[in-house]
Amino acid sequence: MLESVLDAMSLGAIVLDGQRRVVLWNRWMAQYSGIGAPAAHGRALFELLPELAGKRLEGAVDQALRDNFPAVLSQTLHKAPFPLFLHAGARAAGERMQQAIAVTPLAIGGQARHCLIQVSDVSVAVAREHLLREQALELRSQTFSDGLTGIANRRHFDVAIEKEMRRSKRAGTPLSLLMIDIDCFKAYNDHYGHQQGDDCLVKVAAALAAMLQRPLDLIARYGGEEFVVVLPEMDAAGSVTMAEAMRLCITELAIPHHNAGAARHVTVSVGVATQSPDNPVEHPAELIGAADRALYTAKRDGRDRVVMHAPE
Ligand SMILES: Nc1nc2c(ncn2[C@@H]2O[C@H](COP(=O)(O)OP(=O)(O)OP(=O)(O)O)[C@@H](O)[C@H]2O)c(=O)[nH]1
Repeated sequence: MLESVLDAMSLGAIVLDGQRRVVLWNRWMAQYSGIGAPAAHGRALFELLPELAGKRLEGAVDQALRDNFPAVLSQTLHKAPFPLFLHAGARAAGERMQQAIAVTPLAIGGQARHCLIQVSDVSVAVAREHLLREQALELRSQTFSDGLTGIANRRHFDVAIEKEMRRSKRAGTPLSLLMIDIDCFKAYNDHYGHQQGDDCLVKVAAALAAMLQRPLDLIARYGGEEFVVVLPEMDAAGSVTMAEAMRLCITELAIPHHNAGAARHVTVSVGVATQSPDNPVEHPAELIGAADRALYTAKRDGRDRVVMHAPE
């Protein structure tokens, strides 16, 4: 009955005697290793499977037989010690079953200590864990990116600006902020439709994002047709040059816009504010407010232009 139970188990069971010879090799082991019980019985395990010699499993077996210590092999360090394959295709491709292994000393009356090696298939659990990790990464990236344009979203910006302002204060370096707003976008939507409005937002976002060169520069969608750019270590003069280049880049996209006033294509207005090391601001809201006021001035003065915030 015991043998039937061992053969019915969906788990590998190997028993070794004091000489490390196989005295039990259940059906599960035969099925996935391709080595039948008759071929295994009586053989020293580390001769039967020489690739296991000198590895962690051999140490665990010796520890069990000699010192009476059980061991569990870490799944992350020892993913697939035994050459076990779930099916012929996996064997041909060399894809081993992922294994969890436990080695337990066995006291057998009147004989040298034996040990039991239990092998379980954790392939499904490992695959599920891998999938969950990928999904978590995907969710994390969705949490911080804008669904339409794929650039960073407002939440991402809020975190980044806090961090960059602190960093710039610590390092005594400047930090600039650009607020960029598409001109007459309501009229664009009204004339071309919301779908084409969305396409326009995607194109403008991609063009602006492509202009950023340094790893810490960040562009985010701040609101509907408004974008914000964080430029660490960039002073006022540099940020105005950058803002001007971005404005020009959108003009050069030449996206037709027949209701945009004088221009016959999509344009943007840009407000710029800089935190300089000798005049740091207390809170991100102050820098954002300054860039926003400059943007308002740019709109008021006729749009399609860059305005630098003038300190009061
Ligand atoms: N297609 C589309 N339109 C949007 C989206 N978000 C905001 N908008 C539109 O953007 C327009 C913004 O209009 P306003 O704030 O009046 O500004 P404006 O027409 O651009 O005028 P100025 O900024 O003064 O040049 C509104 O009509 C919004 O419906 C979006 O995700 N997709």
